[in-house]
Amino acid sequence: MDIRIIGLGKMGLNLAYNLLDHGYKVSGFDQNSGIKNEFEENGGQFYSSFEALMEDKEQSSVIWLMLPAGEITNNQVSSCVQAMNQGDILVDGGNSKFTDSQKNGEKAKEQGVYFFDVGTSGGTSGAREGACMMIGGDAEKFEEIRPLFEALCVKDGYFYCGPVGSGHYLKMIHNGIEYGMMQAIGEGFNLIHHGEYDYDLAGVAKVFNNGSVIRSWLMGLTEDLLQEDPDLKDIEGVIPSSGEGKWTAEEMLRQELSAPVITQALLARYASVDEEKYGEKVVASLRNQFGGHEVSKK
Ligand SMILES: O=C(O)[C@H](O)[C@@H](O)[C@H](O)[C@H](O)COP(=O)(O)O
Repeated sequence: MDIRIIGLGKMGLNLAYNLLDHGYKVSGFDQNSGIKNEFEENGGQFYSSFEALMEDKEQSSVIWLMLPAGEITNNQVSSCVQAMNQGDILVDGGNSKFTDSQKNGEKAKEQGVYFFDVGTSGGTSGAREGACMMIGGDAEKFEEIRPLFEALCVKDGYFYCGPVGSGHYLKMIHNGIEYGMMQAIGEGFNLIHHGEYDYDLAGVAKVFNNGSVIRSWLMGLTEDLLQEDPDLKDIEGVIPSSGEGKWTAEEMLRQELSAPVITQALLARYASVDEEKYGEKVVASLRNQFGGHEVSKK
């Protein structure tokens, strides 16, 4: 089975190399033609336009998208399903919102194309060496592409979840959990860093990661970064977010359930990017007005 990948960024390129390692013929398109040489030296075939990629009729019927979530992916799905044949398979391996995937699945179905929404985890190293994937789509058709997931993922690292939407729904919740776990690690290390004992912080992460209840890949990564610079002096405490935490919180509200840890982790990120701190200025000023309490002036 040959694969055409659209979007050869960090994740797409590593997945492509992973497939090439497993003997698949991989071609791809990306707007950045700067990666052409590297991709081709590694065995891929690069196309500089979507049209050129689709024109090559020698290629197989599986197209794999690894694009930024939202408009870019949704538009690409529309272009793909128009250009594909009935029975072809379209995979969205990006971090799309599950409701977008449901709509994209409908668009594909109208053209007789099978759409799979695949939540991909494990970062760039996972994409290269063995990823984790959560897959939604037609159960019967999935059997045709199961070998792809056997090749791309670590042992027991893929899961057929159910109909279109269920793959990205699960990845969304996975990322909500990821937000909460990272926030807890950050808060714990903040307390240790400011506490009364002068711990070797990389040593702390190391012992936490060996035999303890909280051992994890994230703790291993924490050890790596604290080994490099325990004071993190070159890092700004600003935490962007690309949407999955927000969607998890929206889902919590929709279901009228409570997920305070995940939600608080999201709010901590929002607070970290708010440089203006207008709300805090209002509170500090009010406190000054009613109680004469000191306000720190710039
Ligand atoms: O499981 C993973 O491999 C990660 O979750 C991955 O998908 C990515 O790092 C996040 O999408 C970042 O998400 P935020 O920008 O929202 O932190």
